[in-house]
Amino acid sequence: MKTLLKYFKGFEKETIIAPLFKMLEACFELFVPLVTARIIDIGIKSSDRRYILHQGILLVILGIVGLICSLTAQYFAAKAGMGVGANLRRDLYHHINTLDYEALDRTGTSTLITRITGDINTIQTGINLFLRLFMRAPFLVVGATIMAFFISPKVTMFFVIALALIGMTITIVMKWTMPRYKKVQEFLDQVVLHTSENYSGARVVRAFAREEDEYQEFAKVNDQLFLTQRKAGRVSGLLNPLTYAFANLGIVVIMIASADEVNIGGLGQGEVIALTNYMTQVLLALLIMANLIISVTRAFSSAARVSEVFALKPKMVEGERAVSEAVMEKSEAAVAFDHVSFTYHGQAKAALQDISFQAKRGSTIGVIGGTGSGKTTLVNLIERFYDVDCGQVLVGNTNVKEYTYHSLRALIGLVPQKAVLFTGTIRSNMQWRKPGASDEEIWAALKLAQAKEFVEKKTNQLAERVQAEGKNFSGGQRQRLTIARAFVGNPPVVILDDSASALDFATDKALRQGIKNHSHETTTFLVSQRVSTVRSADQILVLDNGLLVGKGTHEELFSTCQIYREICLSQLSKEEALTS
Ligand SMILES: Nc1ncnc2c1ncn2[C@@H]1O[C@H](COP(=O)(O)OP(=O)(O)OP(=O)(O)O)[C@@H](O)[C@H]1O
Repeated sequence: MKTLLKYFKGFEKETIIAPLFKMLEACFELFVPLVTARIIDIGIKSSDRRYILHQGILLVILGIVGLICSLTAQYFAAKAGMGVGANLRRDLYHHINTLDYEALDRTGTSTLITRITGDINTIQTGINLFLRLFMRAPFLVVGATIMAFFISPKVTMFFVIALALIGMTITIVMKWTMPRYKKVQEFLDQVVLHTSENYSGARVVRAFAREEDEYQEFAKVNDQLFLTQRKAGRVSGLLNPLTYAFANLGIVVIMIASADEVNIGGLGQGEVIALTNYMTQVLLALLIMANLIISVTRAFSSAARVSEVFALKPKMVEGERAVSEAVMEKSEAAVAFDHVSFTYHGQAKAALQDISFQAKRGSTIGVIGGTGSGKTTLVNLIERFYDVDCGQVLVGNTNVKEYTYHSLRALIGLVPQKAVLFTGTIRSNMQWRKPGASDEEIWAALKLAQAKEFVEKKTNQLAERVQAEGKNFSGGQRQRLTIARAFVGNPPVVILDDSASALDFATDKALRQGIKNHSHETTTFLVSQRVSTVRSADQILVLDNGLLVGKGTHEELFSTCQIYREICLSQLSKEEALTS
């Protein structure tokens, strides 16, 4: 939590000015009942119109100055709240980007989104309210009591009793409702999680006709939220009537107690009105304080949730060496695995066990295996998305741990399983690997990825807009664009992780031919469950349950590796498998 305090740096002025001006406003407010009393006791009593006018003007001035103070406080409090919120959001976003995959896997994307949006908004509102009210409300309570004391110490006694009763009511109600409001926050999290999961997977939900089930699930969480909210709301709904009842009772007692004083001339009628006004001021201040405490508590729990994310530290330590393409040119093996084993966090079983192979520079490596056999995990280790538990992954003859992330990943063009594009244009998406890549380079990559033809048909060609997640392109088009993106700038290593699954057979074949002809310097990993995709690779790695059960060419493996043979025969006839 302490780490969040540093975000007030740069807003010291606002943090002081906002409460100060709110206090000034409260000071002016405290004089109002006193002036009103004087108008009644002096002006009206002696029918002194001039006096009434003067005091009336004083009231207006008090009101205007109070308003100016209030607006100033509002401005500075909002500035501090928004400023702290913006800086916090920026740093949290940056911090999340530095986290390794393991930390991201553990936390979950939805939670991270809620924390960077909802939680920071709550903190922002909390700061704004706190700066405006944390001094004003107690100041008004104490100030109004002192003012009342000056008018009549005897009547102030009843005033204090009513105050204690109101304070007690607020404390009891808050003690009961606060934990419920915390629960409300938790259920709200679940509603957000459910909604975001459901909407991001809307097409799948519809395709599987799961609308009703998803609706039921949502309704369940939503009902829990509603019931908890209602429970808390019912009790907190008592807050206002109960406190007003005590305040009004106090006013009645003050009136009765003051009556005798007025009769014997110890107290003016206006002073009695001033006392009741102070009572109302105190009541409002206490109610505001109760709301403030609720908002600040919420802000604290949000701050704790944000701090939790800041506390997540990447386990991986970034290396310092800058790997360059020259390093690759010198080494015979572009990528090598040396007895690599890896287990995902919290998993009992290793995803990869004792994997060793060498990918020669300029060669094509096919990676094949059933679902969950470890293919994606293997290529993720080349990019160092995770650190291996045993052994080492070498790129350009050097352990990937020694390189800076940026220089390592700049050498690799990755086409992930899920074709992800970003809002912008085709050109801006194509320039992700190589900022400022020329149109010529982009068209060459599009041609290789079999995407040139359909991009040429677009009205704006490279300037064609890409909507969020590339929704205005078909699945196959998106895949081809992500393949092209990986080839822009000719990286020495390209990884295609099952990224041609949405392509028809002819396009897939043309793509493989294009990759083969592309560059003799590019080492390409083709991850697939399709034999047709990997069969012409220079070396095929066969994975089964995290084990490397075969490596060699298609022909070698077909005759020596039982699992590869089974995969081939499940997709091709024996003749097809034997003829290239
Ligand atoms: N982020 C993760 N956290 C925990 N376990 C994981 C994670 N990703 C994958 N696994 C597990 O690791 C194993 C290998 O998964 P991987 O994604 O590498 O398989 P794959 O061969 O690429 O499968 P597919 O062809 O279906 O994509 C699987 O058992 C999977 O459940």
